[in-house]
Amino acid sequence: MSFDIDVARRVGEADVACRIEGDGLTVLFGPSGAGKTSVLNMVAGLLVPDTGHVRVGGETLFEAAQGVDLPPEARRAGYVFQETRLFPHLRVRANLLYGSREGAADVDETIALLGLGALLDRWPRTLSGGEARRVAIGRALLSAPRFLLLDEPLSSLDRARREEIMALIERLRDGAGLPILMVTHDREEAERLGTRVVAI
Ligand SMILES: Nc1ncnc2c1ncn2[C@@H]1O[C@H](COP(=O)(O)OP(=O)(O)OP(=O)(O)O)[C@@H](O)[C@H]1O
Repeated sequence: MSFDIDVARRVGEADVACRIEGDGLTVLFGPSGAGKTSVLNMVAGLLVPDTGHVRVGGETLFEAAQGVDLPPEARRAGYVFQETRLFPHLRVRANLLYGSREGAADVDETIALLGLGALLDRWPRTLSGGEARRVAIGRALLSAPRFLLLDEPLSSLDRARREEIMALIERLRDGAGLPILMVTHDREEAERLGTRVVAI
């Protein structure tokens, strides 16, 4: 499965444009305000591009010229937002299972992979930043996504947690066969994790 993305849109005062082709993990790398989150939102179906197309695994999710614009739920992105956006009124277990689908990764395996076993009965407000990220990644994986969008999944984590989540992303990149689009502005992360790096 691979991405074939070519999108452009004016966002406020900025002209945001991006082309991505290929499988594995694509890093979107660039300074604050360059439009990285806007690109993820265009791929997810949360922001409509002015021009271009979004194809994943040969399927067209958006095509300006043909008027194709699948809604976000039909695109099936596993989107891990920068601020995680866990549901505050649901415990970790219910957050993980929210939107879970037939054909997704196995629930128990995902909980083990992400080290979430001890957190299942906790409320999101009691989680550390790294724990909340892991729950958000688990929730995305359990929705049987067609592709993953990761918005700065390593920011504001301490060294040990960062290392842990980097290793997890490497496992997903090498094992799951899902195309991944990940935003960072850290060069070391980009070089270590990216199958390719797209500057924006
Ligand atoms: N709703 C909006 N109205 C006006 N301008 C906006 C809006 N949303 C974003 N922008 C502007 O569009 C540009 C791209 O924003 P975006 O959040 O995509 O950048 P980014 O590269 O993800 O930044 P960061 O690394 O700081 O998260 C920025 O200049 C931002 O100020």
